[in-house]
Amino acid sequence: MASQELLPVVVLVSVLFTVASLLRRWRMTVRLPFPPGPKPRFLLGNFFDIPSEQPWLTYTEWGKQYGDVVHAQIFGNHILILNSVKAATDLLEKRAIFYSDRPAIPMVPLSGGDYSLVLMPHGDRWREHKRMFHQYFRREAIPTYYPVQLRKVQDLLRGLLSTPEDFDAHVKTLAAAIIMATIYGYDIQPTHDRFVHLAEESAKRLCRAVLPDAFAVNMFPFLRHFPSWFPGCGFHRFGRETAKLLDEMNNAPFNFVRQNMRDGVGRSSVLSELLDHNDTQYDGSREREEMIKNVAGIAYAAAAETTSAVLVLFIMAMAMNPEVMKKAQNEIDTVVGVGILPGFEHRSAMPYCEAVVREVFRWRPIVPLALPHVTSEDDIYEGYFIPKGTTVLPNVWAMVHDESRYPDPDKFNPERFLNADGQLNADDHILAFGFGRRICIGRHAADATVWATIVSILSTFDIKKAKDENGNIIEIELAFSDELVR
Ligand code: HEM
Repeated sequence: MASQELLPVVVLVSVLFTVASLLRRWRMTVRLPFPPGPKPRFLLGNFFDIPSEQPWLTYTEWGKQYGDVVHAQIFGNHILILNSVKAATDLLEKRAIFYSDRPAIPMVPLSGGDYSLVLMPHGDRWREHKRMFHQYFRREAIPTYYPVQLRKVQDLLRGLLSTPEDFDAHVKTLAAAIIMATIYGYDIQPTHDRFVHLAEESAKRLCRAVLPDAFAVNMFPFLRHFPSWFPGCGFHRFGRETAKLLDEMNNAPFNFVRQNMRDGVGRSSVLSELLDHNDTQYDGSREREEMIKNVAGIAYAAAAETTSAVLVLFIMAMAMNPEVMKKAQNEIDTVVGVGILPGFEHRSAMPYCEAVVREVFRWRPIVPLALPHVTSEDDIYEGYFIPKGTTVLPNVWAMVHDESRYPDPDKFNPERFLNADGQLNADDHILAFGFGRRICIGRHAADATVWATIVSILSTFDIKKAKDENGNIIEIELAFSDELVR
């Protein structure tokens, strides 16, 4: 009886609720405009307004014209560009619950890359992979890797001493060596290492596969249903070859660690611990083993290129700014002592060096648009409508070039991170690591590697611009590649 009396109330509430949500949706879609942005053309949208090279510069100009949040469209797909830290914080962090998806890029599954945590949709599978990753790469876990990091940095110093002109190859080897030793307990060969070769090749191919304009299928997903012999469908072959390589990249070092564990040899590593844990607690289930293999595999792809690119920038910054280098070296000599290599115990006593590290990350962000996020719900921001499925690009370049925050932004100036008393200021958010739930999971490991390398090089070397055969100084031109990591 009571439930019959309640029935009209329940019906009324349901009707009101439905009407309210329909109204909300109507208000959003019909009444509210998209954020401002360049005028889209019929069907094509802003396809021809977005350059394939250095699009972040165009986005930064748009920011000056239209504001912090810019809307564009390509073939009916919505793109939102966030040009300020405030907008990125408001949306990617405070509303992370529906700003944390990744774009569905057709070439990713075709290339076997859908296992990758970096590209995975936001959901339970991503959460489980992230939890596993986080266990070994959270801030508190990083000191475990200090000995490996310092050992590999010493190898780098020896390499720089013998062939300083090959500095870029040496820092590449360093980044690969640290991540391989951490994840697999494996010491790479200085050149032609089989695991590094596999990892580099597959990472390079995967980075190419995700570029929107690298393959027609990324723009026109229906093409994936066409056979590989159809004109313009060569992407199928590229995908198959990449998938094979990725599989090999994941399996080869995994089997190496597995075999070492069976033989009772080899060093402890993230992978050996995960497998140990897996065998005792999860009965070594196939699914979980696959996940472990993938988490280990993706770490290399995410870590090596990024870390080495930051270190190359540091070397260039020092060659271009000898007065900064001198100041940092003086601080190291005072705190650590001459002829002694710095250790992590010295870190907090060297604010100027810390400011150099922050400035290296700020000066030239190596992933200027971080990675795209995608909205999983309709949203309204500052009176503008942002539809579900919008690709959101945090324009880190614009944020670190914001004159109100970083005056004279092209200048390499660590002092911008210091107070008048020479101590660090509160600006410790390294924007180059991205935002919200999808923020770089390896950032604490990367930060430790970058710090240790920077202070170790500064304590042992002077960095200068090279000279040509006539003794004239060769000026440095900072060129950006059109790959994912600049
Ligand atoms: C200087 C070095 C590095 C830089 C600049 C960097 C930068 C980034 C950026 C911009 C993102 C995307 C963030 C976003 O979507 O908002 C990211 C994601 C990621 N990074 Fe890094 N990274 C670095 C090193 C590393 C290292 C050393 C590891 C692993 C040990 C790593 C693992 C990852 C992973 C797994 C993700 C995906 C997170 C997700 O999608 O949930 N990164 N990184």
